[in-house]
Amino acid sequence: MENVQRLVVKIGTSSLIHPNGKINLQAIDQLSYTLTGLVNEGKQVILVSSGAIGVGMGQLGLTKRPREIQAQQALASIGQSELMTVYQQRFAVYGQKISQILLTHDVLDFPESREHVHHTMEQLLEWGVIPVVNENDTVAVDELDHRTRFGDNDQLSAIVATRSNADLLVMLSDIDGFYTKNPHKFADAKLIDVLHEITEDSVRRAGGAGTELGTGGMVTKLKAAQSILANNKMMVLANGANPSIIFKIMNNEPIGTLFVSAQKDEDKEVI
Ligand SMILES: Nc1ncnc2c1ncn2[C@@H]1O[C@H](COP(=O)(O)OP(=O)(O)O)[C@@H](O)[C@H]1O
Ligand SMILES: N[C@@H](CCC(=O)OP(=O)(O)O)C(=O)O
Repeated sequence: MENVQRLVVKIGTSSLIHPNGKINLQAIDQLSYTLTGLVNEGKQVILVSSGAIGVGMGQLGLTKRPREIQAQQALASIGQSELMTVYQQRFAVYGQKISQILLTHDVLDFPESREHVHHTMEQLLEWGVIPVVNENDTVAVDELDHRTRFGDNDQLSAIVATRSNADLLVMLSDIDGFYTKNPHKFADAKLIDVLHEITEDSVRRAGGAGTELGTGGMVTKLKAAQSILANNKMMVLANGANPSIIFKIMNNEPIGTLFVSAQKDEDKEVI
């Protein structure tokens, strides 16, 4: 981890919102403190944050995610600006500048707009700013040819990490890592500490989302890990209840599940 210079941190809705629908200010505060600490150490950090729909639901006092697309998109529109206000306030306490980047699939498919995103991102990182990335939920819809949706932020974070050539993706969720089976259903599930490849067996062990607010569950996290491994980068899946856990990860403490190619792992042992 000492060689990690650029990292992407993804935080899921379940780590940002309490089960009662209120924003988890402690998690956001710790995240701001931790990511600012990493920037102050000279690292470049990109945050991929979910939570727009969840925060929007909290603002309107809804406890069940509506099924209608237009309601979800309107909630994201309410929640995204509130979420950014909270991030802005919390990061400002630590003197850290942040920015907002909202993406859709077609923006990254189209070479010219992809270039613009790339240059903007590089400029922000060079200035020591933390870009806060989310899907542009209000315009993102499922289409066949003209793709606009990423589907979920697990995959968005993997795309951002590979496109920005980040060394590490830290994925913060409401669970300690990837288990042999869903620990919310099976008491004998065991934490897997290192995984070198995503096999059919791993996919069989992954289940869906754990809460009303979570979307992809473990399946989309494994898909993200698969594209990270294909690009010979690393991913750590860890519990976001206390985001300062990232300091421990950067300190090489055995936290969560590390996804790393067998080759990279061997190199580490030689060093
Ligand atoms: N094999 C597994 N190991 C760990 N968690 C699993 C597994 N299979 C399914 N899950 C579920 O995936 C959930 C995490 O995904 P999700 O609810 O989408 O969170 P997030 O909002 O952080 O993206 C866990 O809380 C758990 O219920
Ligand atoms: N763009 C959506 C996030 C969708 C999503 O992937 O959520 P999660 O499974 O909590 O990471 C939002 O901000 O609500």
